[in-house]
Amino acid sequence: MITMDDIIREGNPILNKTAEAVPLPPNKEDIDILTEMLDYLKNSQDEKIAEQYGLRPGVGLAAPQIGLSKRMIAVHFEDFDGKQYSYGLFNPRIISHSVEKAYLTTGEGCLSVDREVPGYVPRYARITVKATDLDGNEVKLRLRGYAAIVFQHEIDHLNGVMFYDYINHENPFEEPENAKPIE
Ligand SMILES: O=C(O)C[C@@H](Cc1ccccc1)[C@H](O)SCc1ccccc1
Ligand code: NI
Repeated sequence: MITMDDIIREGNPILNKTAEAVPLPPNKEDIDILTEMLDYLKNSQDEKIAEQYGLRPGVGLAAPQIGLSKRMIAVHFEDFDGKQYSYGLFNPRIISHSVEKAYLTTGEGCLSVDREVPGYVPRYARITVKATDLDGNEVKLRLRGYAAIVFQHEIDHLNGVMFYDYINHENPFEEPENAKPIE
């Protein structure tokens, strides 16, 4: 199982690289790894397991965060309107996005960053993502709100981008232009 010992921390160059596309259809090795990534998220959200193995809770995980420069992400969370998202995705890509931006008023964190980095992280308010899921099927997801934020955070990891790259360090809590707050 994946534990915090497997999570790569900032400073490791793999987190700043563009990850390689995964050959499709996905082979058993990649399917097993992506399944383990999804299991990490489920385990990290189970109080007993998280406590037992010292897991930091996570709603998303990208392969570079476990040292693999491959375009694979896992997400497991419930959106603010109660919609469940639980996916292992190969080669996710944003095929369209809103002009309007959005940001979490709480700011963001990262399993690969062992420190608080305060500030608003402006992202697209709405995105459409295409990817291949764990069953090898092409999926098309129209996302908004918290779900759009999580997916952008994870897809950024595949492009070597960290959440704090977006923070306005002169004034971290300045209202981003044309952006709506997500409480
Ligand atoms: O490091 C990661 O990629 C996982 C992040 C994803 C994330 C952080 C902030 C905003 C959107 C996505 C972890 O989930 S950070 C820990 C966490 C746990 C529960 C809820 C929010 C953040
Ligand atoms: Ni992260």
